[in-house]
Amino acid sequence: MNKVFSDFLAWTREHEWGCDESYDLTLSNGTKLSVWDSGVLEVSPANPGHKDIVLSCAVHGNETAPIEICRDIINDIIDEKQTVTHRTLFLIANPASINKGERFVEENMNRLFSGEHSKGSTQNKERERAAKIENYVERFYQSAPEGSRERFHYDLHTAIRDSKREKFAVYPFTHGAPYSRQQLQFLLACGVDTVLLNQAPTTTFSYFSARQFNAHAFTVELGKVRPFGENDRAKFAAAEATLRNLISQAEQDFGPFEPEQHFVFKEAQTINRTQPDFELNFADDVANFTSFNKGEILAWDGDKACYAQHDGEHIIFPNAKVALGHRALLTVVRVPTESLDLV
Ligand SMILES: O=C(O)CCC(=O)N[C@@H](CCC(=O)O)C(=O)O
Ligand SMILES: [Zn+2]
Repeated sequence: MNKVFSDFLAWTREHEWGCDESYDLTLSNGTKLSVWDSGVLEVSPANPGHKDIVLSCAVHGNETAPIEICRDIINDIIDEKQTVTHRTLFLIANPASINKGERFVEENMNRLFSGEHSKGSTQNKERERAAKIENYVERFYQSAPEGSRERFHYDLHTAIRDSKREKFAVYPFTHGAPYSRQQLQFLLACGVDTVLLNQAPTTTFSYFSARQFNAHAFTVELGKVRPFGENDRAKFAAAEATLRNLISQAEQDFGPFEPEQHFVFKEAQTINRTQPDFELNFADDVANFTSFNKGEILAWDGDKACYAQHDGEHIIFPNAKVALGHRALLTVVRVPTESLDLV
């Protein structure tokens, strides 16, 4: 078998910024596999179900657990051990950053979506790749069969720091649209009991799919960043099984919705680094979801103090080393699940 299909991840890593050739393979049950570029694999059943699903990993190259999960699902599809009922697009977003073993090569890809890749005079490979990825997602959703369909995108990540809540998802800003009860249940089945509600547009991949294509789209943080082979896959088993069920089962049944099982937080502040001398006012080993009280200093942006504005304000994704203008800290406050506008 061609290496494209015998080891899709290895072949992708050998073509780290893309490949102009396309490759096809038809499985014995008629499911068609089409490779559009390195890291870009469309799986199209002969009689597809009503869901169009995007599963992405390696937007950050050192977040290896999601890459291992996608690799294993893809290999099982090719070996005909994993059935696929719904059209699914796998995206290994930034193979060059996998090869480097780092979050990114030149620029954080997850700040380049919704056209951000083409703003200003900067050009680099990550910008080119983000633009191509946007096109692949558009092509995938737009080439779906006619009829009533549902779109999904789970952008799989792991976090730099320890977290007091191990698995959590970012729910992109909905512009006032209600939140999906079924999606909270899907995430819970993945072991993700915690959801952060963004309150404004972002330039992330998941916001792009949600906004442009009305997909149920999430950034899903499944654990902590570790090198290949050092992930405890048992901790990811529920997520992997639920993703496998998503692509293979006509419908997933999550039972009754139980609000108390979901821990929902709303964005309180996004603190950007605007000054070269940006400092966090807590130690490097302080975990995600550590809580601060109103008036406590969270960070120094130059000589401007950034304060917690609420009691019980939890810190997420603190990173003083981000590029100027980028988010250095997100803060969230708990909201009752019952207070959400759910559909
Ligand atoms: O642990 C960290 O500091 C970063 C983990 C990560 O890559 N998170 C995503 C979240 C994207 C979102 O807000 O939807 C990111 O920062 O890109
Ligand atoms: Zn990430």
